[in-house]
Amino acid sequence: MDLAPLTASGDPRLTAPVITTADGFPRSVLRDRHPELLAKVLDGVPYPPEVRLAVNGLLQELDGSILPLSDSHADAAQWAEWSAPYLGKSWYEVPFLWAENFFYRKLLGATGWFAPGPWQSVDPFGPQKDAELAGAAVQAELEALEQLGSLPDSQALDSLVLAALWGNRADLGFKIQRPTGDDGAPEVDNMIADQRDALLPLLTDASRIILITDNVGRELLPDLVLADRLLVGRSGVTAWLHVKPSPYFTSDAMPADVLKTVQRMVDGPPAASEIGHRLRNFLSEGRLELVAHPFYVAPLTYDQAPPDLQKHYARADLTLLKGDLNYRRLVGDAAWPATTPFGAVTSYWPGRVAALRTLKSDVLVGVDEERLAALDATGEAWRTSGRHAVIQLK
Ligand SMILES: O=P(O)(O)OC[C@@]1(O)O[C@H](CO)[C@@H](O)[C@@H]1O
Repeated sequence: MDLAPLTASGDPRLTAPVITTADGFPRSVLRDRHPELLAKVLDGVPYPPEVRLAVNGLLQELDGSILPLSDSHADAAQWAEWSAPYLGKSWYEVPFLWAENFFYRKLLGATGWFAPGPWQSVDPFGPQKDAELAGAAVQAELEALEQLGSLPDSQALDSLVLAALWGNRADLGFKIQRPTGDDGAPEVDNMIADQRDALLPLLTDASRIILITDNVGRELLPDLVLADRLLVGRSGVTAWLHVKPSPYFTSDAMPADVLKTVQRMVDGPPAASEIGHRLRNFLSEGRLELVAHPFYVAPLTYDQAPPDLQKHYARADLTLLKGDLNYRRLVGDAAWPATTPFGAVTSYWPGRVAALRTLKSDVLVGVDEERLAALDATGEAWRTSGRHAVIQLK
């Protein structure tokens, strides 16, 4: 396939082939996960016949060739430009990152998310997100916060970083394929790169911190508790919580999800409630700011971030970047040899950045050769199982 190599590092000498939907894990996402996801959407929201028809049209399109957007929302012209090289091709011969993004954008168009009318701004993934937030797993995490107060500061911060990391394991899209997925205790042994020793002091010293969030529920909750920990008692610190401006990859957090989660904390057990009240105050005081930039739902990698975001990242002491998709966008959705240094492919980042990610796709850098050989020798699908994780810092 004739695809230009991707340069994620800003260094034209450092390139790797773009990952496409032609085979392997990406193909299975399109073939298995996306149809299931569409069925869940139609199951969860009682959309009217015309919306159901449009969503089923998208399902059928997945077996044929890629069609242009059929709506004329403000981003349509930009999407026409991004899509031009791929229209008319099969969904199974295009870059994975672009295909997933276009799929989600098309789904939003089909459900009436953009168009003035009764279904505008109705989150197609809302019922799944709400069920997660109301569920037993989130309740157990809220209760576990009672123990946080008894930990020494450094240990509490370490635990929260690990909770934020492993919270990434359970995104709803992932669970669609692994409904019985065991989401047990953090498995530190399964960390294949762990730069916490360097990260924790940075977190303690930083006064401008960006947290680029990923999923709601069991992931956003520890993210918010971590944000509270960084702000509480430290009046000089400001944190920015970057979220998606529209529904994305099933369970990604938007501003409304942050507010719902904070409210769930306020209404929860005493320690959670105290943190929830504090977060409300941090939001009202402007010490915790929400950012929902359109770049976060674009089919682009971080080296293509617009100047306003680049400036924002540059001014931060540290950016924490959560999850698998953000990792793919950070290092480039490309088949790097996994031993490629993390610093080399992220050298374009205008500041310090740390990735907290459980592995749910093939992309990986920064692993030493021995560890790689041992993992490959297991014969398991360790890159996509969600059972392994990295904390990497540039
Ligand atoms: O970013 P997240 O929530 O950690 O993961 C997103 C994800 O589930 O979606 C993609 C497949 O649809 C994969 O990259 C990844 O496994």
